[in-house]
Amino acid sequence: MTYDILLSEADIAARIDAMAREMAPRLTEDTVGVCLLTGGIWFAADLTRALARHGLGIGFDSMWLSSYGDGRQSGEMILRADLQRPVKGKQVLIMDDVLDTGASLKFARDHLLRAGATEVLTAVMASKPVTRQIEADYVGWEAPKRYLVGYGLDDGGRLRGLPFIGALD
Ligand SMILES: O=P(O)(O)OC[C@H]1O[C@H](OP(=O)(O)OP(=O)(O)O)[C@H](O)[C@@H]1O
Ligand SMILES: Nc1nc2[nH]cnc2c(=O)[nH]1
Repeated sequence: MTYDILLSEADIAARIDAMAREMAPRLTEDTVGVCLLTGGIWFAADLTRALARHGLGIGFDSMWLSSYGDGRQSGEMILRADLQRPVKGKQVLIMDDVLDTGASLKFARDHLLRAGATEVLTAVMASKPVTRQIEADYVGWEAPKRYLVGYGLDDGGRLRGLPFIGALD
């Protein structure tokens, strides 16, 4: 398998620290971070630890969403697992690896607002240059329009554990 390395491990760490510093004043200890599984795990783990280094211990929950399956095109959105705890009356921070068509982020945001969240903020590690209905409040990296792998991003379930972000095409 060959891929180009686009964003190194050190660059990812620096960008996440900058995001945490920027968003920390807007969050409180009552904020619930919501990781979009599966790809968001790596980013959510690093972002919540960066926030903790900036003095903020936010809550943590997850939603398991899937729309790409093993392909490279967005398809039917499946909510495989919902939140563990209610978010009614809470400020929520969605954390995901990539913003592409925006279908996943929009689905998650609408779902959380319906569940009674008072405010839904959104943070993604990578954002691709695509016209869409939703943008993220916090973006770690403006990515090219290529098929990304690593740091949570998979190719048919593989390559998520690469510590950097690469591109296959
Ligand atoms: O902006 P979009 O076009 O919706 O693409 C972004 C979503 O695509 C991936 O999820 P996927 O459905 O592949 O599930 P995964 O998290 O298991 O990889 C990724 O983790 C994002 O959640
Ligand atoms: N692995 C991977 N999943 C995605 N989901 C939406 N865009 C991408 C991408 O570029 N790579």
